[in-house]
Amino acid sequence: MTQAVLTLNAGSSSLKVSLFPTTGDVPLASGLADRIGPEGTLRLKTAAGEAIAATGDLTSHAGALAAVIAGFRAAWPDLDLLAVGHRVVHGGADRARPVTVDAALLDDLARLAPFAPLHQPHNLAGIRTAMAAFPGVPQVACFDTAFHRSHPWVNDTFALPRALYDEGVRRYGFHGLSYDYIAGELARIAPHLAEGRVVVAHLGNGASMCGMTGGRSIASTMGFSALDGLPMGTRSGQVDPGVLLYLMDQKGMTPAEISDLLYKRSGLLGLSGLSNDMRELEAAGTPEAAEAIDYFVFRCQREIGSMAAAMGGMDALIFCGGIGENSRLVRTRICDRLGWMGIEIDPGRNAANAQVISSDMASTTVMVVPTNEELVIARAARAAVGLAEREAA
Ligand SMILES: Nc1ncnc2c1ncn2[C@@H]1O[C@H](COP(=O)(O)OP(=O)(O)O)[C@@H](O)[C@H]1O
Ligand SMILES: CC(=O)OP(=O)(O)O
Ligand SMILES: [Mg+2]
Repeated sequence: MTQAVLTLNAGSSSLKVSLFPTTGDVPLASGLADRIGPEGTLRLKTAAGEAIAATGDLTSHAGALAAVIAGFRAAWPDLDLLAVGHRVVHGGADRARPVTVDAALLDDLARLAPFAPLHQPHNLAGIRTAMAAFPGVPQVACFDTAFHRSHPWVNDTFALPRALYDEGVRRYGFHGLSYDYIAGELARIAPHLAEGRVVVAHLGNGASMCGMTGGRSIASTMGFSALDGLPMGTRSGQVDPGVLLYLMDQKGMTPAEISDLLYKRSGLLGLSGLSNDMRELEAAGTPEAAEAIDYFVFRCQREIGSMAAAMGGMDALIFCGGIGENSRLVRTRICDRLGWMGIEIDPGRNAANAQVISSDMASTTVMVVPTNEELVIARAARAAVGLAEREAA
């Protein structure tokens, strides 16, 4: 009998899956369905790197999940799945920890879908598909918003009439599973920094920053939706709300058209006219691609200053996410103009993707810490079915 917990992390265009044993940090297998749509791909592999055969309909998140489940069942015919943990982007104003799913919760979470239209519907489809595939197996929802429930009120609100705050128009913050993981890792690898003021830059296809003091979220660049703050692969990041009024009043755009513009046609893709993918932009060499990177870098610099101001200073800057963990160019460019904040990159360490990439002379430590949202989900799924978690020492 192979006892395991399954984790699902449905991103905007991807589905990351991992099968974890009942203890430990290393999954038995993991996989990625990428570019879900007409050009979808699926790769599953064991911890040892052996490919697990899996094919199916990769045009939707639900189809990709069915293919994953069939692949794992073929590889482990004696699979005994104890729980399934799900990344759910929006948990609402009050949920600060993972919850075992029931019908009422699903209804509640579906009501939050308009707040996160690129994510929440995929997350909930994942839960429904897993419920059908594994009847009776507990499904555990882990929220991206949960980590930010510690925001002070000034960082939780907009200067709008209070009734809007009361009905849920607030700054929720996202990428919380990633920040939760980084907070835990930092406490393990650099406890003196974890106690201080840390800016974490989660730079992936979705991108945000979190200002943490003593491991708790004080501020984040994402707000009411996963649109605010930094520019992203296809999302605009912060825009003057007056632009939206102009688009509606003067250009007659409908809410659906504006939503499509802001979520799917803006960001790196909109500025470059070429791609949402940082790797492609770095390789492209066109003036528009260079300007898209310039804007990304500039906004990261601005927001680092903003996060530091919200915390009254900064002791460390941590890069994570696909861009933060891999792009030496973007890390160097962001840090280039932050000398005034005590930041200085060591080029050799940066080129080597070392854990600490700042120079010994710098007063602010800069680190690259690969994030692991899956492990945070697996730990929550284990805890929900009473499997005691022994944290890695
Ligand atoms: N070696 C690299 N150099 C530059 N960018 C990279 C590299 N590897 C991955 N990326 C970028 O990381 C982004 C995807 O990040 P990821 O965190 O995987 O996304 P998601 O938000 O979908 O989980 C893409 O823009 C990709 O180009
Ligand atoms: C909340 C969010 O932006 O998520 P992702 O990075 O997976 O798109
Ligand atoms: Mg992501």
